[in-house]
Amino acid sequence: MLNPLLEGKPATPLLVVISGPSGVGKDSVLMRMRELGFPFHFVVTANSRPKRPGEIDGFDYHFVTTERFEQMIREDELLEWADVYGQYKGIPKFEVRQAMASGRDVILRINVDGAATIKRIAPEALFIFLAPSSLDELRHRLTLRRTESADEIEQRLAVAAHELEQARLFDYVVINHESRLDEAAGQIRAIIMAEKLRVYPRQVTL
Ligand SMILES: Nc1nc2c(ncn2[C@@H]2O[C@H](COP(=O)(O)OP(=O)(O)O)[C@@H](O)[C@H]2O)c(=O)[nH]1
Ligand SMILES: Nc1ncnc2c1ncn2[C@@H]1O[C@H](COP(=O)(O)OP(=O)(O)O)[C@@H](O)[C@H]1O
Repeated sequence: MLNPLLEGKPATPLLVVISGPSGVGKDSVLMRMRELGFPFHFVVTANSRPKRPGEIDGFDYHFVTTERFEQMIREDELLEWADVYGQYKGIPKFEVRQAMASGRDVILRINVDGAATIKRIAPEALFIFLAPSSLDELRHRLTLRRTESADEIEQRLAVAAHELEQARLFDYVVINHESRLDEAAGQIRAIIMAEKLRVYPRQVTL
């Protein structure tokens, strides 16, 4: 389909998947994009872990019990789900439908396995891989975040090495350099803008 811009209509909204290793800065970059006023609809995913101080239910995640999450799996309420470091994470179907109906670009923030699943379900989505400038920097970031033990950090770094190899499945790579969050946010915005200007834009059907 030709770009609706050619007929004076608004561009088709995109389904954007932002992924990358744990601790690379996905949440931080998305928060910065919100602060800078970039228009997008963030898909709030469901999570079975307890809420951390400062997190808001329905904004950062839908915090649910393990029992409720397992019910969501049984009742086919999730587009995709994964056991991520011992906690369930998943995308409620109603969230995505609501987001697609909003007319804004829809952003999904998920782990690398989840991105591979979405690639099978919606190959026309836009896949952006957020990467650290090095594994040492990733270690530093996970350490500063203080939400995991030393053992858990080492486990995440081992997984991250494999996840970096999965970058080849993505359309774009953005490096989240130390103290250069605005640059990463700006690059993601630039990618989204360029994609919306394609003569033949991506069209996702879910
Ligand atoms: N597959 C999948 N991954 C998700 C979903 N929601 C969040 N994630 C990812 O799960 C990973 C969890 O890593 P962690 O650092 O523990 O995230 P946190 O729980 O947000 O602190 C992150 O990479 C998230 O992007 C989801 O619905 N599905
Ligand atoms: N560009 C950056 N420079 C320095 N620290 C960063 C940067 N991006 C994120 N961080 C920090 O790294 C830690 C992990 O970021 P977070 O957004 O929680 O990662 P993710 O959502 O990918 O797991 C946080 O403490 C965050 O403040």
